[in-house]
Amino acid sequence: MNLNLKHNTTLSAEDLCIGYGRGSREIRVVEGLTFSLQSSELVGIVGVNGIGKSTLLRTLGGVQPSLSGNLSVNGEALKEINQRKLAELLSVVLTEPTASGNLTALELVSLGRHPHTNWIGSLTAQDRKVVLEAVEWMQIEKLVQKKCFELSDGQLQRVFIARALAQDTRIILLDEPTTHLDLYHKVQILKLLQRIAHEHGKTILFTTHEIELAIQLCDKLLVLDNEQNAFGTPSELIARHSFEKLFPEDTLVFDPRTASFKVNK
Ligand SMILES: Nc1ncnc2c1ncn2[C@@H]1O[C@H](COP(=O)(O)OP(=O)(O)OP(=O)(O)O)[C@@H](O)[C@H]1O
Repeated sequence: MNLNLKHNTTLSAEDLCIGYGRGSREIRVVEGLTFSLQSSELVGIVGVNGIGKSTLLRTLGGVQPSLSGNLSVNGEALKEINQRKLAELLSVVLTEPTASGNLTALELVSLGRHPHTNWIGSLTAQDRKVVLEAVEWMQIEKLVQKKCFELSDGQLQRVFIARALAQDTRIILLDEPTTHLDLYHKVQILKLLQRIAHEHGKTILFTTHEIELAIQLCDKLLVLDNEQNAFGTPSELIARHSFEKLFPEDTLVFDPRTASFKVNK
């Protein structure tokens, strides 16, 4: 079956191998990944440090090439899509933001409109409306006139997410969007991403170490472990014992009844 024929499949990977280098210097980080994402889904990628979450996100976003396998966006092979068109389909927020210190938060969010603006890059009334909506969604109204270098890591993270929302793409990829946030703001952002996915028909995929929150809030999860690399709804994955082997059980034990990890004392 060609998964891409499903009208609401936005992003799909088939027998995907991700990694670095070429030829004898090739480093295969994860192999044999097959999954497809639909619109209106919030999907988390979890797994231990160094397993390949960021590598996968960058590969799906076209930031680095895959080693083999097929990747498609809206039914079209990713490698056939030019950068400008890709920016209309998909936005990516990475962990190491590019230099943006001297811009105000509002200017940075406005850059999200870049793929949609004319050749001079001027914003229309509609562009400004979308930018202000993104600012409201991320509740950064009080920050918009501040320079990015004046913002805390957590505030800056919200500004970068707002930029991705302003880009207004069907697919949004976020690398560890909750890293610098306190527990309240982590939950707040994830609930907001869930609402945006559900109410605006977007596919939102993010990497995270917040496995318990992801189990509670995501529609689906990809559990990278370099064995099963299981993909499914949180309850399917709990039933398949996909979380049990993530960490050594002499340290952390997953309790399927509460969907949480307990320290093995
Ligand atoms: N530019 C690179 N060249 C070669 N190998 C790399 C490169 N970047 C990352 N790697 C390797 O790829 C593997 C996966 O790294 P990646 O950053 O994707 O993991 P991660 O799951 O996101 O980790 P973390 O949870 O620590 O952020 C690691 O072994 C890492 O050392």
